[in-house]
Amino acid sequence: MTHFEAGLTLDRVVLRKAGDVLVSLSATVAPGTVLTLMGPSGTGKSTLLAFVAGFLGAPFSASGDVWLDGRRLTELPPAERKVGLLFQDPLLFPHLSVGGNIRFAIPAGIRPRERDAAVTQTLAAVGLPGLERQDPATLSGGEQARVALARVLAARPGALLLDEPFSKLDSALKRQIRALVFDTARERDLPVLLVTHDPADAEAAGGEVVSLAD
Ligand SMILES: Nc1ncnc2c1ncn2[C@@H]1O[C@H](COP(=O)(O)OP(=O)(O)OP(=O)(O)O)[C@@H](O)[C@H]1O
Repeated sequence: MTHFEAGLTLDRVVLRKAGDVLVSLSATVAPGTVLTLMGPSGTGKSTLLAFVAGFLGAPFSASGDVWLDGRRLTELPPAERKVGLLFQDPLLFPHLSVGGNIRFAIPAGIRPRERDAAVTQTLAAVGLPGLERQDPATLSGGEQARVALARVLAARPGALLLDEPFSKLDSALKRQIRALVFDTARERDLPVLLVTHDPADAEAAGGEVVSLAD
């Protein structure tokens, strides 16, 4: 079967751990919308994101397909899938400046001047204009979360995979960063898979919620 439609499609995806079925799911995430994955700890939410990103290894096995904007991702290596990942921790490279962190993610084949422009534009898009030379260690948690988002966007992803990216932020900050991420996804027509334990995240996401069961 082929999926020519825009967005992210999980087509009869079955994930097994040591032979036992962990996740069984078909779903479509339209561009600019969020599919929220909830459910108890250990039900395979992070494993599903790893499958979509192409990082799934032993003891897991998978069947089914992932499609993004009509491209079958299932057999592609992670770097060719064009999916952006955000985790609980911003995971910035400490030995690189803020600009260096973002520059690192820009795809190969782009000229230096365009790279500089992309870094400047991406920092502005996440509300941190002019911070190119800053050391990431001097940034607040909220600023680090923004740089992490900028780094993901600089790679020009076709979809976002979010693994509890707001869970370590205090409540005011959480609302801010969450709105920034969802607004950005909507503006750029990116389908989003969100893993969370917080019903407020699901509500803010505004899309479909799938609960993975024990
Ligand atoms: N590398 C691994 N090797 C073996 N088992 C693993 C590995 N990673 C995860 N697991 C197991 O696979 C199952 C699914 O884990 P997963 O992290 O996907 O769950 P989750 O729903 O994301 O949980 P949580 O909500 O706690 O993050 C769990 O039983 C977990 O212990």
